[in-house]
Amino acid sequence: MEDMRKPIPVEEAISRVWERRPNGATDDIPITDVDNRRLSDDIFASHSVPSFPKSPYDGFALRSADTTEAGRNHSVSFKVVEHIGAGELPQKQLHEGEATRIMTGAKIPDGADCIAMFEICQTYTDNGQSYMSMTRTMESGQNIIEEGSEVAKGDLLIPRGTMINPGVKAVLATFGYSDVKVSRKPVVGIIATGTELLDVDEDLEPGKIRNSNAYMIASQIKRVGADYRYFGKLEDNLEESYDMVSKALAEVDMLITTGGVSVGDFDFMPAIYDKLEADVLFNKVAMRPGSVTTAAVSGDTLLYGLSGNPSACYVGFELFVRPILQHQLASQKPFLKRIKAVLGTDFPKPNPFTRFVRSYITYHNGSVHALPSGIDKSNVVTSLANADALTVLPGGTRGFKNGDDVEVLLLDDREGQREF
Ligand SMILES: Nc1nc2c(c(=O)[nH]1)N[C@H]1C(S)=C(S)[C@@H](COP(=O)(O)OP(=O)(O)OC[C@H]3O[C@@H](n4cnc5c(N)ncnc54)[C@H](O)[C@@H]3O)O[C@H]1N2
Ligand code: MOO
Ligand SMILES: [Mg+2]
Repeated sequence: MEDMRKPIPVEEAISRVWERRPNGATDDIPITDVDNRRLSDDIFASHSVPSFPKSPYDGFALRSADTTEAGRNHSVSFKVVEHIGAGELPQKQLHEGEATRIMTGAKIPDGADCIAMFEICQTYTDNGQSYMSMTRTMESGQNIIEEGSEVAKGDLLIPRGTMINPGVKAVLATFGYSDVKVSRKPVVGIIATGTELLDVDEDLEPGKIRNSNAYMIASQIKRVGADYRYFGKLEDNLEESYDMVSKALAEVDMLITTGGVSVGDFDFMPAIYDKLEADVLFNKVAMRPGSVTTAAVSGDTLLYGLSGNPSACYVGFELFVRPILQHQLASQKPFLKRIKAVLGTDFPKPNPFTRFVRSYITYHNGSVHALPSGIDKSNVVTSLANADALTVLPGGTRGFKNGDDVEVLLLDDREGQREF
């Protein structure tokens, strides 16, 4: 009998790699380059916002007490003693009957406790002196943005691990982060194995296929925010593959191979793990596709043997590689976000293994529906193109029906969750 592998539950496989997760490093980079990177430190408010009381409108700063007599038939007048725009500091303190002409964003003069918008004020000049009159009463504090009303100094604004989007970037700029500490992108090596593999620019030949896995994995790595290094495609040859795997291991933070991981006569990855004396964490998982997914540690480096079958390779990455990379990238929610959905088709045949069906989700009548994105086979590549979720169909003795409640893992989501 060939060597028998014992399948372990998906959760167990995930926890075995999780226990061996490496921590990430930090880069200090200019704010212009931080899009889609993750913060490696908490961001606190280095000052209050606003740091001075300011006007939200173009108008007049005045003392509300001076408006108590104002009414529809009675206007009150103010002597305009100063004129300031945003960025200019008021020099005059306001006394009874005085107003400052003030623009949006300018600091409120001492003595003033409200802003009257231009729209309720009339202006005139008398003997070269500017005046303003109005017929409305004002309340103390009306139309004033108080110092610290948005954020107090020392407040935690954005936790470490957050991905930097345009809003986060605005906050960083507000607080003077010209350089930002972000998680360093781990470099993941990719090696595709298979004598049948052609490059993407080669013409198809009988018995051969183009290498799609290397491009797919590179793209999955990029989606997570890490970097990759492609070491090329190799023929199924033990010595050559061993040499390339050992060389690559020394140059990357993590290594992924595709193909050659099952029990075929030209599946050399198991022999390579032996030769490397790698610590094999698992080599059979009770899941479909991707049951032959293998993970090992060589030295300190995680080494994944993903299946050659494209869908199995894809799912193996999402379940076992992605959370580790997201952890290295300082994500506090490294696992795929899992939500409830309504199954949109029948899966009548039971399967002892848990299935991860490449799916797309739609929303109607307030609920999420999950439908297969193509043929549900491990060797299929086309169902991946339209997949934005994996529908989880737990292994067991029953099938599933259209309308059943299921759980789906979201592939394009950027928030994630704390546990699998
Ligand atoms: N007797 C058994 N046979 C197989 C078993 C088993 O348990 N017993 N497992 C099957 C399962 S499940 C899978 S999945 C595959 C896994 O195969 P490998 O990981 O060893 O991959 P290969 O044999 O190298 O290739 C499988 C398949 O994938 C194509 N391939 C490979 N590399 C690429 C690539 N870079 N881009 C696109 N397609 C690729 C390859 O041509 C093969 O068709 O084993 C089953 N067999
Ligand atoms: O590993 Mo295979 O993908 O279960 O089909
Ligand atoms: Mg094989």
